[in-house]
Amino acid sequence: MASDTANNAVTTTPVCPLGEAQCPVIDEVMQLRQQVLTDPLTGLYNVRHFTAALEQELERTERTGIATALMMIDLDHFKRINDQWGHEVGNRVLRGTAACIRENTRRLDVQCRYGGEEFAVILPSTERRLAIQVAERVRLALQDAMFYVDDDSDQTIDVTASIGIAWHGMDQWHSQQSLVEEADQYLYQAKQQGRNRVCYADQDAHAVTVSQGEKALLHDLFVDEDSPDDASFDAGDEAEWDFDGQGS
Ligand SMILES: Nc1nc2c(ncn2[C@@H]2O[C@H](COP(=O)(O)OP(=O)(O)OP(=O)(O)O)[C@@H](O)[C@H]2O)c(=O)[nH]1
Repeated sequence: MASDTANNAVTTTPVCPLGEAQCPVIDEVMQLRQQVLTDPLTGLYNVRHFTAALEQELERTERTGIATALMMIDLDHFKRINDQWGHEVGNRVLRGTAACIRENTRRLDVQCRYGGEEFAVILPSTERRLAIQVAERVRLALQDAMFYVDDDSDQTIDVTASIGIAWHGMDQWHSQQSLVEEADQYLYQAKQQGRNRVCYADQDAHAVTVSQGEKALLHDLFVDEDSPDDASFDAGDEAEWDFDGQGS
C-alpha cells in the first residue's frame, strides 16, 4: 500500500517487495522460466517440465499410496493432415489438440507436449477408474471437435487420437522410465488395434461403464470456465459420452 500525503488517502497500488527497480527483472525471470518449461507452439509444458513433475508425483504416490496415472496421447495419421493441408494447418491442429486436452483434464493435471504429435498428461492422485474415464473423455472430445482449416473457412479436419494409460500405485510400482514405457506400450497397442481408442493393462477385467450420475459429476469436475477460448477449436460440449464402446 502507498500513502498519498496530498489528501491523506490510502491507495492500494501494489508495490514490489524488493523495490520498484527490481520488478522488471522479476517479470523477465518469470517469462524466461515460462519459456524454459513450455512448448512455444501449444503453450503446454515441455518434456523438461514433464520429467520433473512426474518425478515429484511418483514420490508423492510413494508417500501417500494414492496412485498417479500417466496418459500418452498420439494423434492418428497426423502425417496425412500435414501432407494434405500443409504444415501450418498441421500446427493449427496441434494447438487445437492442446486446447482440447487442457479443457478435458483438471487444473492440477500436468498437460505436456511430449514430441511432434504426441502429448502426455500426468494425472496426480488418480485411481484407475477415473483415469480411464478421463482418457475416454479426451478421446471423444478430440473426435467430436471442429478443427477448422483457417479462421474464414467452414472446412473442417477430422482428428482422432490413440491413448495409452499406465499407473504408479500400490498394486504396481514403477520407475519413471518404466511408467512412460508402459503407457507408450498401450498407446502402441491402441494404434495396432485400429486407432481412436484407449488401451491399458487388464482392459477386459476393468471395462468401465459409467452411470448418468457419474457423467454429470465428471462434467462438473472438468468444465473449466477459465479455459482459453481458441477460435479454431470447438471442444464439442454436447459430445455424447459412450464409455462402453471403443472408437470406430
Ligand atoms: N505441422 C507439424 N507437423 C509435425 C510437427 N512435429 C512433427 N510433425 C509431423 O508429424 C508427423 C508424424 O507422422 P508419423 O510419425 O508417421 O505418425 P502419424 O502419421 O500420426 O501415424 P500414426 O501415429 O501411426 O497414426 C510427421 O509428418 C511429422 O513431420 C510439428 O510441430 N508441426
